[in-house]
Amino acid sequence: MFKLFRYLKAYRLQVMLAIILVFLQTLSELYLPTLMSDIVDKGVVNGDISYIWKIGAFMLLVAVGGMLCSVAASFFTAKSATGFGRTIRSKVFSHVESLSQQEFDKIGTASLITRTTNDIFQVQQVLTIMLRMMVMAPLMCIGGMIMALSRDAQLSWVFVVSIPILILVILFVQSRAIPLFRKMQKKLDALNRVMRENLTGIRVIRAFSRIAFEKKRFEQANLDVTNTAIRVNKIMAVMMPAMMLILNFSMISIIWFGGIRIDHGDMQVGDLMAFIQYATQIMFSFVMMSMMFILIPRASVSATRINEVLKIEANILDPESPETPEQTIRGTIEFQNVSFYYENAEKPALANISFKAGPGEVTAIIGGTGSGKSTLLNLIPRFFDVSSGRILIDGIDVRAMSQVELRKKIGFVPQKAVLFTGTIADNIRYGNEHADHEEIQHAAEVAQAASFISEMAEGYQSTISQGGTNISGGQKQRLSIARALLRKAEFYLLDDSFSALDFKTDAALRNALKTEIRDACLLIVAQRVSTVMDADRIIVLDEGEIAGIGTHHELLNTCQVYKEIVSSQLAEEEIV
Ligand SMILES: Nc1ncnc2c1ncn2[C@@H]1O[C@H](COP(=O)(O)OP(=O)(O)OP(=O)(O)O)[C@@H](O)[C@H]1O
Repeated sequence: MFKLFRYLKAYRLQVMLAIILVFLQTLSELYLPTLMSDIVDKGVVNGDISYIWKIGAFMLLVAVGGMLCSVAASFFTAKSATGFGRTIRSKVFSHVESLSQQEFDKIGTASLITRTTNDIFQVQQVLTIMLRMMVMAPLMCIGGMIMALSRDAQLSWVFVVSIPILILVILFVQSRAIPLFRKMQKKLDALNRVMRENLTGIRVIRAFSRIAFEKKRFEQANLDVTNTAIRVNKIMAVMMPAMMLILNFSMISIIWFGGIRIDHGDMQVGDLMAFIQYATQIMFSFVMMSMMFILIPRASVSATRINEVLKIEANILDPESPETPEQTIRGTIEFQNVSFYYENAEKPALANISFKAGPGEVTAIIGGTGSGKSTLLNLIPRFFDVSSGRILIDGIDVRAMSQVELRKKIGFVPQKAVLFTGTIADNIRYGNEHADHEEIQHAAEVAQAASFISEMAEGYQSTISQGGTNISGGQKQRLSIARALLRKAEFYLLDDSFSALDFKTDAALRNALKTEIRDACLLIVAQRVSTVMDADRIIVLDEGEIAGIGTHHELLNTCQVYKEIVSSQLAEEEIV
């Protein structure tokens, strides 16, 4: 957990102020019983009213001062702890943003969400408590002991018995509770996972009438969290009464033996009253320390989980001195013997892929499901890095360019259209934040989206709901194409982006694209032969390897895999 405290640096001043204020508050609390004892022994016993008024007023002053320190300390601890939480959340968020898909998958989305929210909140909460107790508990314990000893050394043997018992109780509770805290965070991860899957897959769940099953799955995860929380709380619930019992027994012993000592004239009443208060403070300081001993390991479970995320090193990095392609070469891409393995995969997803494409050319990639089409496209913007071979963009290895520069050249349309909450115009503008309304409209027209947008009540200002659930799959695809077009990129990578379009729209879109992006290099992944037939070059993938490259006609004569795909989709008379 202490590793995370480096993020507290920015709040140094607030932390220092909080510590000083808690220190002053504790001193005031330690001083009050002495003043009270003086009032009793010197004022009440001697009947000195003016002394009682004087010390009483002073006590009030000390108490008010302590209270003000406490309020101000709360303010500064809250300020630094919430700021600390905010800083870590941003750090984790921006770190996760820099990770590649493979690193992202190591932890999983659900766990990443728990770590960024709940775990950080746990650490933040403990910091709030720690900033107060870290100073108050030891100071109160040591100060209280000194003060108690100064009042009556002989009565202090009560502590020799009660404190070791207290420590044993704390150790017992700690040994039981900490493993459960660890379990608790894991169970929360599981609950989040079920929740996420249910929310994103709600339509599938309904379509397959799996609501009862999913309910049961959620109930199970929910019950798991509840049961663990109950077990933790049961243990924690034992702690307080056990401590109070020890405290009360100590008080009885102090009053009992103190009474005997007063009876023998070895101690004054005021001293006994002060002693009782110091004993209470000492015991409470142990309660505070025990809370810290429980909360710190609990937070350190969360801190470890946060550090695990921060520790993952992004393996897709910018080179130290990035190269920029010459302005004269634009829109050329070359795969040189590229192979790629997913982590822990035995077989390569792509093997020995070589091809070249230039500006103004349309390269289509076709193949069965799982043949590596999406993987091939994903290697270009460096969502993954090649395992061997090279990908050259305008003559430069993609790994030698800065990621921002590389991605600026690319208009990417993912297989699963992703839209963000906001208006249609906002979503298209995502491709180029400086685009004006005319450009947005033009991109939508080319992407064959303009007609359905104009039919919507508020046109370009219509709101897209979270995840784009209020428009159809084909409409989503067209909007994501419009978004990519707005980039005016050198390369357009369209991953199965026509799959949800009807044949007429598909053809119209391809025609419009041809004229719109005349100088760009277009790579289209498609399942339909009709989509790829007109391409300058068709790459046929089969189990990660190139089964054939050529035009439609060339491949019909040379590539068996292509012929099979074609004959499965087109009628005899269409195959020309
Ligand atoms: N993140 C991943 N981790 C491990 N293996 C993966 C991952 N993504 C894809 N694969 C595997 O790599 C191979 C190629 O996948 P890819 O998604 O590139 O195929 P595809 O041709 O685009 O398929 P589809 O047409 O169904 O989209 C498949 O065998 C797939 O199981």
